[in-house]
Amino acid sequence: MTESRLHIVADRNIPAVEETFGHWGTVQSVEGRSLQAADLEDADVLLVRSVTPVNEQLLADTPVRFVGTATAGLDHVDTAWLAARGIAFAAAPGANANSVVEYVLAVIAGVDDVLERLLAGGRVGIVGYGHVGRSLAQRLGAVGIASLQYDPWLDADTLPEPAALAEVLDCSVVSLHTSLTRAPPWPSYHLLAAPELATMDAKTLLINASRGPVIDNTALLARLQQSQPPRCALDVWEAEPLVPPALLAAARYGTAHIAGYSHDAKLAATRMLAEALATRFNLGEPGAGSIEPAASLSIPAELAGGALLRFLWQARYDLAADDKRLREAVLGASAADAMRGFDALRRNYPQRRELAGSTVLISNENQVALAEATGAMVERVG
Ligand SMILES: NC(=O)c1ccc[n+]([C@@H]2O[C@H](COP(=O)([O-])OP(=O)(O)OC[C@H]3O[C@@H](n4cnc5c(N)ncnc54)[C@H](O)[C@@H]3O)[C@@H](O)[C@H]2O)c1
Ligand SMILES: O=C(O)[C@H](O)[C@H](O)COP(=O)(O)O
Repeated sequence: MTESRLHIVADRNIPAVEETFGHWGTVQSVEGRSLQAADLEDADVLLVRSVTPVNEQLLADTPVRFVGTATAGLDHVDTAWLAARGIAFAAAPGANANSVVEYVLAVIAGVDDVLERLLAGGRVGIVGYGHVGRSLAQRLGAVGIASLQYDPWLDADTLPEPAALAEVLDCSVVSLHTSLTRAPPWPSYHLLAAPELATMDAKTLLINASRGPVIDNTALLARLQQSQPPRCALDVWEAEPLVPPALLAAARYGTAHIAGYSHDAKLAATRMLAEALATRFNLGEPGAGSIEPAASLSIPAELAGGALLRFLWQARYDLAADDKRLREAVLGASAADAMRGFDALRRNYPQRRELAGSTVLISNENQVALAEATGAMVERVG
């Protein structure tokens, strides 16, 4: 494979592909959800998102020699088949972990007095201690919020506070961050079904930003229609792009699988794939797909404690706006329009920047320690 001959087929929802990969050949943008083998007749490289199943059926009769997925999740990729065929593969582990964490923090800040209860000694139960789960535990711990973790695939001594699933589900906030697997002995498919959901009540805030099928959505809707239902924030749905209207109506927050969609995360994923391709085929440096620093954020001087944390966790990410857009697209729409609306929200997602690593302007010295604990970079002013 030489630079001048690369034909790169990429999901049009992966940003900065032309700038980053364009000098290695031609870039063709395609609709990922409807991609077929016929679209890949001349392709050397395929870049996908989670909506494209990558398997023998798609690739067997194509010349594709490298597949990159701009995602953390791999459940749409038959990695064993790719390896057996000698097709190189790369993903973007961790690229969007921070973005997902900031979605979770915005949920916590947005639901009732959950944040205050956590600061007063409540705990967050984290299910799945990979890139997102680890980052969430670290970000919570930095501001004084305790977490328990359940991840039976890992050695317990690699978890800060390992716990049984039942203990984790008993926390006031339960946040799901498992990969989607049906593999024994610990499949995450339908990890939360009727028996587990029955242990939760109105004191629980249940957050799913992992994969829809980790919760049995039929059982969840049934639980939400019973007394004392848990409060729910759902970013992922069992049969995307289908979002069951009744489930969305019953959720405190519902979003279109965009927890990982910060601008920072998307560009980081593109960069990771370009570096993997360059390494695999000795191509030299990727093109510049640089990211501008986010605009600085001024912090009102009177805020302290939970109010300051809530301000910071909501300042960069408008969760309520994402929730409103999904309800407008789904509730009252035909199923076909609702599914088109779901994909359109993801395709036209507004630019969102992350708090961690961005600059906050502070005039009140008493705010500095907590602001720094959120991962923001403090610039003293005034
Ligand atoms: N909503 C979004 O936009 C978004 C963005 C990024 C990632 N994700 C999804 O979030 C999940 C976590 O992402 P990540 O980057 O941390 O992935 P990761 O692969 O780094 O971590 C996943 C963890 O889940 C654990 N796990 C698997 N089965 C489990 C089970 N039955 N019980 C408990 N833990 C289990 C694994 O051992 C692993 O440590 C993935 O499903 C990913 O697809 C969603
Ligand atoms: O696994 C992930 O990384 C995310 O769920 C993924 O980024 C979701 O977005 P999609 O790839 O479907 O656009």
